[in-house]
Amino acid sequence: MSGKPILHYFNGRGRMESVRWLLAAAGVEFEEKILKSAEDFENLVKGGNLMYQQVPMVEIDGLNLVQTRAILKYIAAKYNLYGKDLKEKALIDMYVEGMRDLNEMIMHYPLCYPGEEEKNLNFILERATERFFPVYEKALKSHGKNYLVGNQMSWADIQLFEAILMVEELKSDILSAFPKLQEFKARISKLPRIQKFLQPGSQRKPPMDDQAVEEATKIFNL
Ligand SMILES: N[C@@H](CCC(=O)N[C@@H](CS[C@H](CC=O)c1ccccc1)C(=O)NCC(=O)O)C(=O)O
Repeated sequence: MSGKPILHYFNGRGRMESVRWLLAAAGVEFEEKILKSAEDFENLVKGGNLMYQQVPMVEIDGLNLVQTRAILKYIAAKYNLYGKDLKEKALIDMYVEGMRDLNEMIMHYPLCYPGEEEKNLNFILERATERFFPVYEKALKSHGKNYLVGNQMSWADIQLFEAILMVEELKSDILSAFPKLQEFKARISKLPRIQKFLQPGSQRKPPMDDQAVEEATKIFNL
């Protein structure tokens, strides 16, 4: 028993990528059990350790955690990335839930119906620039610290950094109207644990390509 958390998911970002980011930011090494086929997934379901017969599932501290938000909250709390009091926790939740709304759109974009790509892309970029990024730009400006909440890194910062990189993959100059977010990205990029996760060969997954979509479709019978 290595004692490291074990992540059960397919070989793609999907819902598990935010968990990978949070563990990496916490400096926690983790193992991955990659589902490669529908049979792998069926066997995992038959093993009885998936409360809702779904993944992501993370084995940690003797628990089989499922439901992505529950997994993220557990990790954030365990590694002191969830604020110092109830108010900071609530602010972190509000920021994170907004980012997860954006994340959900981006996550499902590769799975969209043929012919809907441009419409979905434009919607993601419009929401990112008109609804979500302005919130975090204003927060960084008014809070006047290096981080979104309090004066130390939290789950909210990691989720924002992940969201920025994913939206930039869709439109590289997306931060042109957000100077504070540009500074934030540059600052977080320099943290050793983040730099390590950004290195090629890390457990960070690439954007979902056609092969990954085909694999997820087969594994989860989409
Ligand atoms: N509330 C839960 C939901 C968890 C969940 O939907 N898990 C799915 C695989 S991930 C998904 C597959 C397509 O939708 C995907 C894969 C790629 C990109 C985005 C999503 C699953 O297990 N599907 C089998 C089944 O539902 O029988 C949570 O937040 O954790």
